Amino acid sequence: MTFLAIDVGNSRLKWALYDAARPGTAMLAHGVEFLDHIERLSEGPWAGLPAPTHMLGCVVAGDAIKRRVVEQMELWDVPAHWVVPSQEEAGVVNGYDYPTRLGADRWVAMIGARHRLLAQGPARPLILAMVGTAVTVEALDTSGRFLGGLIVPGHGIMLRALESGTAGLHVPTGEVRLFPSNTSDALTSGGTYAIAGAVERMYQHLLQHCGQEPVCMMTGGAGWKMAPSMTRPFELVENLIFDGLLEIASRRLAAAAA
Ligand SMILES: Nc1ncnc2c1ncn2[C@@H]1O[C@H](COP(=O)(O)OP(=O)(O)OP(=O)(O)O)[C@@H](O)[C@H]1O
Ligand SMILES: CC(C)(CO)[C@@H](O)C(=O)NCCC(=O)O
Ligand SMILES: [K+]
Repeated sequence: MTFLAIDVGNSRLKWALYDAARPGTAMLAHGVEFLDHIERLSEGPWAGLPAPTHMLGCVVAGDAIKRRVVEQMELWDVPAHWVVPSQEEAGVVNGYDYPTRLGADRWVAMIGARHRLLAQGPARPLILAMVGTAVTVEALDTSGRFLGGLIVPGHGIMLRALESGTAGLHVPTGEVRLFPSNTSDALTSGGTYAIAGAVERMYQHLLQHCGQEPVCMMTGGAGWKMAPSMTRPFELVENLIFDGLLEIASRRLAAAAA
């Protein structure tokens, strides 16, 4: 069998083809497209792929985007399935007031992170920072219950907001500095430390709540840029959304076969 995982984010679609719907399995191919370029997939990067036998996706954009992805998948004879956050899945319990209103990307990444944590040793509280177009900071207790999370504007959104909302600020890229002494560095450092500070607050909340040091993981395309500026060590994981999709798909297939 072959398994196609798709993560349709706020700005870009990321996909990966695996040789099975099983965590830890080999990735055969992967790619990324800006949402404006979804129509290129079937005649471009997907054209030469072995046909996937199963697919599971995660989408934060609306139904129109989802339809455009499904259209590209007509290349193969594989049904499209999309994760909808629920009350419980794969051992993670959803503490959101309205579980289905939680972003599917957040839910799937948490499931990936929780299983990564369990594979490493005994259960611990978990902080998951996902750094992309927007930044989310999730808190899970030792039992795998999602207590709640923060949504913070991403670095790019923050800087664009400053550029459009002030009279005279323009935002060339600067460096992250402890004491920024020019506008570019002040803006870049301000955005970076705003994110790092939000993550640190959630760490403190979870430490207080659980009385035990949380494990810290970070994922998302811009994670590597944030990691050096964090107040404590974070494990940087390439793509927890794919890991989560593999985990969910393998369990659903096993349940269907039983
Ligand atoms: N120096 C930086 N520090 C932190 N974040 C940054 C930095 N530079 C860019 N970014 C953020 O990284 C984002 C790109 O990350 P990523 O590739 O994960 O986004 P994306 O794939 O477009 O997101 P999504 O999954 O929501 O579509 C930009 O939108 C910007 O907010
Ligand atoms: C917060 C984002 C934008 C992060 O990608 C996404 O997960 C989303 O649109 N979420 C829905 C709202 C929520 O999670 O509460
Ligand atoms: K994202």
